[in-house]
Amino acid sequence: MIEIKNIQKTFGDRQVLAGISGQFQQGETSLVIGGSGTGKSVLLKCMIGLVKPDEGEVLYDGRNFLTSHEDDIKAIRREMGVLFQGSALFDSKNVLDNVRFPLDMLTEMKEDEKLDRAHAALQRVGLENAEQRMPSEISGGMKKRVGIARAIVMNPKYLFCDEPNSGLDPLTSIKIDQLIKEITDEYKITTVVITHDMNSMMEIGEKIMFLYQGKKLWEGNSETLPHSDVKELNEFIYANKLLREMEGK
Ligand SMILES: Nc1ncnc2c1ncn2[C@@H]1O[C@H](COP(=O)(O)OP(=O)(O)OP(=O)(O)O)[C@@H](O)[C@H]1O
Repeated sequence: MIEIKNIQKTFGDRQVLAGISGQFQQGETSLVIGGSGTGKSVLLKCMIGLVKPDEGEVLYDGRNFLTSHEDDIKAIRREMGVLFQGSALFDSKNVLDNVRFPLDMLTEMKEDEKLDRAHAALQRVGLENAEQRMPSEISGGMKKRVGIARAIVMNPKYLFCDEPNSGLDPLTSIKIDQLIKEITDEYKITTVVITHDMNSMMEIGEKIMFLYQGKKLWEGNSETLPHSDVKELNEFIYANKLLREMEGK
């Protein structure tokens, strides 16, 4: 489980996170939703150590990520997998080398073991036949799969996905969502997904946290989402639905 307590962050005179608390359970896909600029990415960055919050705590199965000894923080970092927006693949490396990159950087594993792990991760995401291809030769959906394979190659306990559906068509988005959910169930990962995709909320929202202007205004799941009495959330859902209808999705 990941627990966040009273996370606050201000840039200049703009408070972006105004004290966010919540829990993300093991084996569950938790979504953080909200409009543009509400602080979702900054919250994720605070959780993975890319941004230091001004106040608050981030606990990984009880271990304090912000105040622990440097070695303990490193150990927690090794237990995280991250799927960045836009997949963040190395254009000059083929699919296999992209996936094995964390093993090369962070472990002393033997070559055989690295290859076994990378092959297994690629097989899990259905890309065993694309190992030698370059990122420029594969589709957006395949790139996301490579990003997921790279995120799981270290067998993470915690998985973070920032807008995994950005740039994908609706059908591919659903497949990527399903893959993230299956992997979360299968390996009992604590998964946090940032999204503003309505399909994702309805399909994989086992737990949903709604942010608005740096505050958590609502928490629930895909079943309770349509019945909220929070005005800002209802407006967000309505705008989302309207937009999808206009786009013909
Ligand atoms: N390093 C930074 N320095 C200054 N301001 C920042 C920094 N990072 C983020 N912000 C600001 O914090 C606010 C929240 O940004 P954030 O990226 O978390 O939004 P978001 O909810 O993820 O939006 P989106 O859905 O558009 O990605 C924005 O106004 C952004 O400009």
